Amino acid sequence: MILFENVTKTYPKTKRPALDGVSLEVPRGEFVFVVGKSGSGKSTMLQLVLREQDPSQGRVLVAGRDLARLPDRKVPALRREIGCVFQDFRLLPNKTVFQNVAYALQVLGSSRSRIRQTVPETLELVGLAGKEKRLPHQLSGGEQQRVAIARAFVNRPPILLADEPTGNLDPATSLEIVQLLDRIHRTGTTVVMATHDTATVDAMRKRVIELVDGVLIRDQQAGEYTTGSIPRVHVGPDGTLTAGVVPEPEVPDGYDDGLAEPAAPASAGSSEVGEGDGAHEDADEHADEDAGELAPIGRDADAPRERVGLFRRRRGAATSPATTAH
Ligand SMILES: Nc1ncnc2c1ncn2[C@@H]1O[C@H](COP(=O)(O)OP(=O)(O)OP(=O)(O)O)[C@@H](O)[C@H]1O
Repeated sequence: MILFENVTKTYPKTKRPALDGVSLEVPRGEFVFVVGKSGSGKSTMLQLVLREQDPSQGRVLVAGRDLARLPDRKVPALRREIGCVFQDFRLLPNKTVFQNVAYALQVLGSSRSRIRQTVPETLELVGLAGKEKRLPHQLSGGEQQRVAIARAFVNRPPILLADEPTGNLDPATSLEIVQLLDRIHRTGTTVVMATHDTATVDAMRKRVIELVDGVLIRDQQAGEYTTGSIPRVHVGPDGTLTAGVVPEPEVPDGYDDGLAEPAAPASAGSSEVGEGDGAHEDADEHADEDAGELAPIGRDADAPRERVGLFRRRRGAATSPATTAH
């Protein structure tokens, strides 16, 4: 499904390649984590799959297509086959949950009837049934990421790329989000997730690709990899250096995740939901693809709350809302 053949990417005016001679194959329907410290080339790898960047050397093939030979006019079609999820959610702040997800279909010219059917199905799938009329700020971070995943998956793309999707979430919510991605994967979707989230990687027991300074240094099949098994140098209190396995720090009980207490429930009817609003009636009437054996993901309906902080560092905030449809 995704093939890198000796791919090197050197950005203009940089000396060191962001990716250096990377070869790998991700077969159709696989779930793979891409790990590595900041700057190791994870995002660059995902951007090459989307043809947002071109390799300096080597070839990238997606679904059998050599992206270097793909005419520019066919790039939007390629990107329609690839859903994207980001660390910072990138939701449209003034649109409801329903409208955020519907928008991804509207830009593809989907019909109102398809939108009316597919959006609620997808929101149920990601555990957001009943929250269609909320605005993003009335959702927790985990719920916002669920909206983003629904938006990325509403068109049932065969590939889902996730770039640090848990980077702004607490550990428990992170695991829920990755489990949701795993459910999507089990419908047959190829999922590639770049992450620093070692605890989640260890918990999921998937294939793991590790980059160091743009070089692929390990590619371990599902179940063979735990980040905790990587030898590290530990600096003791007296300054002595010890090589050995250093456990990940555990999050203590009662850790303040920076989120405010639940606020009073917002009026669910406070904004009109334009189901299919703006959709083209004359466009795509194709039946939905079967979502597979997916069951809706249960998650207790909690009160909407205002986000006042973030658990972890927030990378460069989005300067403009983006959708998964390019
Ligand atoms: N548009 C760009 N122009 C120049 N250099 C870039 C560009 N994008 C990334 N780089 C450089 O390429 C290298 C790899 O960056 P990349 O964003 O792919 O790493 P990453 O592993 O995704 O990092 P992070 O986890 O912080 O997102 C870094 O040295 C970065 O500075």
